This record gives sequence, C-alpha cells and structure tokens, in this order.
Amino acid sequence: MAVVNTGRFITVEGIDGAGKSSHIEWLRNYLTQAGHAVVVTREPGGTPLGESLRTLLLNEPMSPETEMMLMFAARAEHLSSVICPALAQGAWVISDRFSDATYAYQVGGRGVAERKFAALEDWVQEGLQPDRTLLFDVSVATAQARLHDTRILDRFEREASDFHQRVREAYHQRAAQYPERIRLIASDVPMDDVRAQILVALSDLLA
Ligand SMILES: Nc1ncnc2c1ncn2[C@@H]1O[C@H](COP(=O)(O)OP(=O)(O)OP(=O)(O)O)[C@@H](O)[C@H]1O
Ligand SMILES: Cc1cn([C@H]2C[C@H](O)[C@@H](COP(=O)(O)O)O2)c(=O)[nH]c1=O
Repeated sequence: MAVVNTGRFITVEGIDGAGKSSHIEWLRNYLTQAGHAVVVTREPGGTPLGESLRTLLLNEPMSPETEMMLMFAARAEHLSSVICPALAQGAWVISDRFSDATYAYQVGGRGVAERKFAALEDWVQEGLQPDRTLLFDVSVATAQARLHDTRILDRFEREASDFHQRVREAYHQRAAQYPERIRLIASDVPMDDVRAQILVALSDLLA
C-alpha cells in the first residue's frame, strides 16, 4: 500500500454516545467552506463490503478475536478503495472511527491481546495513522443517558457500563501514547463549545 498522502486524514473517536456523529456534518461544512475537498466516511463500513461487515459486527454474536479480525478486514477494504485514493487526490478524509476504536473496544473492552492488535495494525495500515484524531470524551453515565434517550441499541451499545468504562480508559491510554495526534474534546459541554474545541484541535492543520 504505497500512499501518496497529500490530503489530511482526520478521525473521530469516543465511547458510544459521546457525541461525535453530531459534529461530523458540521466539520464537513466548515472544511468545504474553507475550500477543501472533503470525504466523510465511517468504520466499520465506508464500502459495500465494509457495510455488510458492519451489519454482522453490530448484530451477530462472535468471539472477540473474530470481531477484531473483521474490523481490520473492513478497514483493509476501506483503506484501499476509499481512504488512500481520496488522500492521494488531496482530499480531507473524515472517518467516524478508525484503528484507535479497535484498540479501545477489542483490546480495552473485550481483552484481546495487544500484540494481536499491533500485528494486524502493522499488516493492514503499514504505518498509516491519522494526521489528527478528535477523541470525544464524556462520562459513561452521560453517554448512556444520551443513547437511551434516542435510539434502539446495537450489540456494542447494549454492553454493560463496565465495558464502556474499559473502552474509555483504553482511549485515554492511547491518547497518552500519542499526545500530538490524539486530542481530547470535552463533549459534556454545549455544542458550540465542543465546536470551538474542534477548531483549536485542528488549528495547525488549517493554518
Ligand atoms: N454536547 C452535547 N450536549 C448535549 N447533547 C449532546 C451533545 N452532543 C451530542 N448530544 C446528543 O447525544 C446523542 C448522541 O450523540 P451522537 O449520536 O452524536 O453520539 P455518537 O458518539 O456519535 O454515538 P455513536 O458512536 O453510538 O454513534 C444525540 O441525541 C445528540 O443530540
Ligand atoms: C471501528 C470500530 C468500531 N467498533 C464499534 C464501536 C461502535 O460501538 C460501533 C460502531 O458504531 P458507531 O455508531 O459508528 O460509532 O462499532 C469497534 O468495536 N471496533 C472498531 O474497530
């Protein structure tokens, strides 16, 4: 996977209900108005095969290892047919989740060995990481109250609070490991304040 990366790769992460999806459309509009070509996509998903895998992943019971491998299978397809071509054309790619989610959910939440994650990440991404990751951070209690108010829950969203707590802690560990790339966005504040934090977190890339 030889990537000519002239665009920008932005990923958006957080526990379920952290509020990330609410801001992606706003960010797309902001970047478009600033003159950039923007591709918005998501994981698992973003391709016909990836969306089929998403339906399985969000609904069917499976072992934690199977879950991790399917996340990376969807990602391999996503990288080769959407993300890398868009970056090569100079677009800003905004992905609703990427491999930090696999670290948080499958390693942190499910307990899959970190070395298995690292092996798959090396194989599939060959060193490619986002230019910036916006990590929406909120307490599990707040996130769960938001979700229960708004939708029918999927297989991940139905997990108990201690699962979501482990996922949040794993995201924090990952952010501590990559402080330049991963920026925490406090999302338990009004929407306009969240958006102000997003612009600060992207300011060097936008300059
Ligand atoms: N800053 C905020 N203050 C109050 N409510 C918010 C805030 N951000 C998002 N919400 C509300 O929380 C709910 C969940 O938000 P959203 O769907 O964006 O979360 P999410 O992190 O994308 O969830 P998922 O990952 O499960 O898709 C929505 O009803 C949204 O309006
Ligand atoms: C990429 C990725 C995702 N997940 C989980 C996290 C969420 O619960 C769902 C996706 O739902 P969303 O509404 O789009 O946030 O999938 C995961 O466990 N591991 C991953 O790598």
